[in-house]
Amino acid sequence: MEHPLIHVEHVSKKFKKEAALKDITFSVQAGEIFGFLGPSGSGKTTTIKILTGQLAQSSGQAFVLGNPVEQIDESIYEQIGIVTDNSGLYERLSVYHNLTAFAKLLNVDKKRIDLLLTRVGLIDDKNKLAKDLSKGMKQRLILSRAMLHQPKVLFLDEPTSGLDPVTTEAIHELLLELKENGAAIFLTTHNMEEATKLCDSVALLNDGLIVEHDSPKALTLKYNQDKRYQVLLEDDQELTLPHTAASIEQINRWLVNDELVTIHSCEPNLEKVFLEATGRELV
Ligand SMILES: Nc1ncnc2c1ncn2[C@@H]1O[C@H](COP(=O)(O)OP(=O)(O)OP(=O)(O)O)[C@@H](O)[C@H]1O
Repeated sequence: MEHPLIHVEHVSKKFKKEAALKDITFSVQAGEIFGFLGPSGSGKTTTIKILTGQLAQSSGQAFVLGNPVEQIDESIYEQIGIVTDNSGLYERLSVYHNLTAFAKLLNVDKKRIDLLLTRVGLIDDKNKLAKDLSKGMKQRLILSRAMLHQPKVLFLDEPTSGLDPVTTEAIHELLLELKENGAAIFLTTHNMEEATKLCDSVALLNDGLIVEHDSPKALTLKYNQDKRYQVLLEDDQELTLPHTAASIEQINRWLVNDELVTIHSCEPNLEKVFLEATGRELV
């Protein structure tokens, strides 16, 4: 296996006496979207801060692009992108000039600016000042800025929270493109649908501990103990059947008689997996 672009080994973080992260370990490879899922206060932002050199861990080791996080300096920002609450914008500059400032710093062709602004739906607002943007527009500008230089590693703290479905979809497409180009994407989200759709693997974080770590599909199958099937019949009846020999026979009869319109297995979603694994709700 190639060297991971993000590697975290037994990292813990204490704030005074309170443990915010307890011995967490994971890796993110090139071309992987990794979802970090957990309720408020579980340690997601703390992890991003450690990985981006804004906060020191109390113990353990972490590496980004092969560099120990303790050694992160400005030069790494040419290769990584960060989207967090505190990703500041130049409030008095326009949308466009916020991006040209970064394009210059990061040696990016200015043509990419218009392309990105179009993709995130900000092209008609390119001359607006950052201070006059709505929250969602600011978020889109911060995202464009983080993706401007097609970073090898991208950290996103709740990237689509508060965005409308159309913009969210556009952002998802951009993230999938970056992934296709080999970026490692670390994403925190409360949104389980987003995680299921985008992430190759997810870690469920509860009180600073990773309680599960696998692909969304593997996790939903693992927690699918009470197997059931949902069927829709020709006469509009909708039924949920347990996984028993009698049900299978019944389903077979419907099939033979051409009475079955749809059939689905009922795996739990990630929200239910989280509840099962931790005994608490995700949000
Ligand atoms: N600078 C700090 N000083 C003291 N405690 C802190 C500090 N930063 C975070 N914490 C604590 O660490 C824990 C984890 O916080 P963190 O911000 O990482 O959570 P989170 O999962 O990102 O939550 P949210 O989804 O609400 O952003 C919380 O108990 C928080 O109070």
